[in-house]
Amino acid sequence: FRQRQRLQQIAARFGGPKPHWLLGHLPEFPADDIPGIFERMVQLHEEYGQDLFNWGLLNDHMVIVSSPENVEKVVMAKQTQKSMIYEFIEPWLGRGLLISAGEKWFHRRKIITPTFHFKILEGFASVFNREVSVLVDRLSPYADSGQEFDIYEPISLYALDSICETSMGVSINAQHNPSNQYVRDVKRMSELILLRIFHLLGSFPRTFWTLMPNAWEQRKLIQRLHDFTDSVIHSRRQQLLAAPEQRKDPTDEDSLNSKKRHTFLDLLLNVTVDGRPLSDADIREEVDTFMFEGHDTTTSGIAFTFYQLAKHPDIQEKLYQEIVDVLGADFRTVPLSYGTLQSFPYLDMVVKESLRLLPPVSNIGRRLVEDIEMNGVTVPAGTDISIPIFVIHRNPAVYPEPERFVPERFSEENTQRRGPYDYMPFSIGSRNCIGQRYALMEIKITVVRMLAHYRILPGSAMCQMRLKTDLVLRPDKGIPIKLVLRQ
Ligand code: HEM
Repeated sequence: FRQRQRLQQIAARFGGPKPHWLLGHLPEFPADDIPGIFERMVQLHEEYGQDLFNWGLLNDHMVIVSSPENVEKVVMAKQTQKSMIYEFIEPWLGRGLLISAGEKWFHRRKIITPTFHFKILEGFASVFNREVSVLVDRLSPYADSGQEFDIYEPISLYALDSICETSMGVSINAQHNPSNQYVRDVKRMSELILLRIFHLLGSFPRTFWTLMPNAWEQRKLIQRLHDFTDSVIHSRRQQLLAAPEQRKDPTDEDSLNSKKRHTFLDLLLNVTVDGRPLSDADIREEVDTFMFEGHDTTTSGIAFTFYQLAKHPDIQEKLYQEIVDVLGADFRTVPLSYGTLQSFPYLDMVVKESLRLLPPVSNIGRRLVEDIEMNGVTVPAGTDISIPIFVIHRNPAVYPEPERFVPERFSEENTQRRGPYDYMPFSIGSRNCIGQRYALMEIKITVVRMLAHYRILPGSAMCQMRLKTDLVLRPDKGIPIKLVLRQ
């Protein structure tokens, strides 16, 4: 009762509907409609303002902030921890970079940051060029037949092939072999995590892991996923032992200047911390984190950009013209590089606007490590905070007519008018996305290559697309489009 009173004093400074005494705001959300839960959450901000207090069962609660002053306080806090929802992916990813905190996170981030040196990314461009050609070929029957199809699925196989190759140096051929066990397991894990988030017992780990069939299935999948990563790590370790000349730090000057492509795994295998190499378990949690963070996010980023281009044929044509103008006569085949992509200002604006309206990571969560003052009241350490990036990006005071797709919002002049916390698809501060440049390169190469070959048209149900989100924002029932071969 006393805790309830204290919480009520905090809640009074935030927006939100009147809670049920026992169930809090749970009755606000439709129980059997996952996209409906996301839609209601967004609507609550329209009705009750930027910062909300969300009650769960009894005293369970969460503070949701989207006002720039409070977002800044949370993302710039000196010490940070992730909120409860991240625990749902921990059995798979371990305490890798996404979830870890404190000293461990700091050391790992320092080791891993050089892997995203632009010269290393340049080496990855050849993987994207090759894999996107496979994608373009695989989609040609749809252009020939004019048949409508869901673009999300083929993009996700393409993104999986790309991340496996760039992070582990392994080709799993998901595009040619979608029934590959690893591919099926990664996809099923994402589904099971989503189901757990919306299950009433999901937040009670002991009950969940003992009683729920979802948990029994997860255990099996996680074992297989770990076995796969372990076997890749083991065989690459053996290769490096057998060929010591390859055991060079991929981020030193010589390696960066050599033509050889380095994977993220090579870096982790060669690094030492206090003179000791990382263990296989340490490496596995980082590789698995990259597999998770590096394919679902980019899949949504690419697929949502196609969705916008299908809806806006004039913008699509303008972008096509830029592609032809910049790349010249060989625009369909010339290899794209990190460097080339810097010459596409309109593409840059289109991608940024797409990440504004449909940010692949639509929410991030933190657990406060220290008390923070917000809206004139102290929010105590231990409170879970959610930052709805999706809502921040639709603030009408910053983005007039926020629902409209207007790439020019990201001209240099317009960008300068906005504050740092008005646009954050990759988050901000020390825990921002380490893969940001990788992601943008992959999205841009895919868009350029696809548009060079095809005109993208909306499928019949495309405009009714609804969204759902676990840790990644996705279309509830795919993105139906049609393709027309460009002559
Ligand atoms: C469009 C694609 C992507 C988007 C929108 C995105 C967005 C984000 C966001 C918002 C965060 C902060 C998460 C949080 O605070 O909990 C994050 C973190 C992270 N992202 Fe990405 N991401 C993308 C692609 C990638 C890729 C391709 C990789 C790896 C190759 C990657 C690796 C990571 C990692 C490891 C973290 C944790 C960083 C840390 O805490 O130090 N992301 N990402």
